[in-house]
Amino acid sequence: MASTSGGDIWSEVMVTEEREAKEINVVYRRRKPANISQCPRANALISQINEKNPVKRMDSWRNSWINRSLCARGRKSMVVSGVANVGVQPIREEGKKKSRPAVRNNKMVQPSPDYVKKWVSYFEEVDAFTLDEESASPKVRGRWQRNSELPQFGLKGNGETSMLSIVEGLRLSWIARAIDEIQLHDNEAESPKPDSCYKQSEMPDEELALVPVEPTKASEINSFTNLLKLCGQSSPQSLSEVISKYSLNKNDVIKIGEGTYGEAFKCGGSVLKIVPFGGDLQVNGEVQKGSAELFAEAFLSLIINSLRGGDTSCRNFIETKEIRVCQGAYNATLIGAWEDWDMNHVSENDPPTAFPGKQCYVVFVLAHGGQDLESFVLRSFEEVQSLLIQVTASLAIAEVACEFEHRDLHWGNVLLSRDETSTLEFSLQGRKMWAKTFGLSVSIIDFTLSRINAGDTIQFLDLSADPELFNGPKRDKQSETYRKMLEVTEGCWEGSFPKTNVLWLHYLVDILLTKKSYKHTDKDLRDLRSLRKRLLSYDSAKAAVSDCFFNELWVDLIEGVVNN
Ligand SMILES: Nc1ncnc2c1ncn2[C@@H]1O[C@H](COP(=O)(O)OP(=O)(O)OP(=O)(O)O)[C@@H](O)[C@H]1O
Repeated sequence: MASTSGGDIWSEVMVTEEREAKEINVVYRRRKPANISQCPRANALISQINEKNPVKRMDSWRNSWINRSLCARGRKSMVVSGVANVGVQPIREEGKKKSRPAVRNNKMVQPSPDYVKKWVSYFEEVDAFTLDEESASPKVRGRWQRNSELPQFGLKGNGETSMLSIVEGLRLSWIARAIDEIQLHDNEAESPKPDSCYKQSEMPDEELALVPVEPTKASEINSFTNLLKLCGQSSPQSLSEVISKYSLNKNDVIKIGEGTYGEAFKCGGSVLKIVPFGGDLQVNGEVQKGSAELFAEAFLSLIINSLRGGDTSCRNFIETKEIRVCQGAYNATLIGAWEDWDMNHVSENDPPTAFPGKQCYVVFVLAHGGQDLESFVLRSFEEVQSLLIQVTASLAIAEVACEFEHRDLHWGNVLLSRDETSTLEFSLQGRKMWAKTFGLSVSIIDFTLSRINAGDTIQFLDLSADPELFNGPKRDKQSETYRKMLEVTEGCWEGSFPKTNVLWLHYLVDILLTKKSYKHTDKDLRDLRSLRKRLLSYDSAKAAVSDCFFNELWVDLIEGVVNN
């Protein structure tokens, strides 16, 4: 029988959570909020916003505030795509070159003190939730940050909860071992030996000959070594080696997407997202990411990946099968696939032919998640419900597990496919729930802007470093969502603000109301509009998942039989 009290069951979970909070904190230790009076900038902003809008009190949104210094690199602009009305499937613009982002400037930027204030007043002019334009994926570039410099793991000897403990808590023994090794390495008095820094000979990719080179900077070598260890490698591989592991047939390698940094190729049944790093060559007008940034991104992906199993059973974050460090020029197979895509779609990215033999990459080997929401043709309102319950429940679980905030959940980062399954299991702190899926499978990708709390380490990206991110067009729903995030976080991107997940849920509901078509009744749209309104009152996905919109989507499973 279908549960008519899904919200009640989740409420029970919340009660259980409170009871167990102490134990949980042992593993996922929250940082203690600093005294707010120590944060004059925050106080000024809060007063300003509360004065202007007494209903929407900022202090009720704030979960924690952590003093930090603002320092980051320049960033680049986003691209705006066309408009589509409700009832009309959006048509992708093909064969047209989109605007290229500005060249990233790689110097440290100190935002002006009035920076956040300026944007708070900017978006207050806009009714953020009655928007009729949509932008494409922003071309965000920034520095991955931790609350301490990489690589300081501080795992042993101080008795504190650590990155290792959260990893152990998540039962990631192999990552735990890698982190352990890294820590041992970091504890050595001398810099690590440069045996993991390689230079490729000028031979073709198939004939890689990696030879050690002298380190240029000890910290770079350290990060590079840590990245290798995280990937379980002692030296980089060639791209060909990774490709041949996933497909023996060259025709089976097809480019399926591109981002600011990553090129995504379908390879057999998997997806290889290839991100160059550490080189001098500018890629798509950008300075390449460094080893530390890729380490952080890889680490975050692995932590999120771990939520798929164990106690959390949350399968909506894309599966990361493995992560490899590679070196060498692009091989002929990849170049061929890249050119085929370019012929059909006109790539915004630079051709990968210019990469030198010594170029390094991180290759994220991912499950194939399907088509993005932007291009996927939804058939029914049931699929809309399925999409929303899956995204909301998985964000709720990740919030509880590691204070996860995606921070960039636009319709290009929600992948959809169909399968034969009718339910999906979710588990929050040991309580199992099943949601009706109506055969729709949802995968959340791209954790570039995401934030997690991994014990004594907070991984986040300082979005304040990219003023362009908040400078998108007025009445553009995606741009407004970044500005709303700024309002919620007050520019403190290190802090925990699960409300940002709700902002993206609100964005998704808006997209489903204004940009997508599917079979629906008047009541369906009324229900969706009501959900959109109610979402504004939630402070987290965990709170939103109890919304009555989802009640009839939870099912009771008795001995594996769905009774609804
Ligand atoms: N696992 C996957 N399954 C199917 N398609 C994928 C997968 N991963 C990535 N893609 C495709 O590749 C595109 C680029 O991937 P992604 O957004 O992760 O790259 P990125 O470089 O991080 O992008 P951004 O510019 O947003 O930072 C996606 O929009 C999607 O179309």
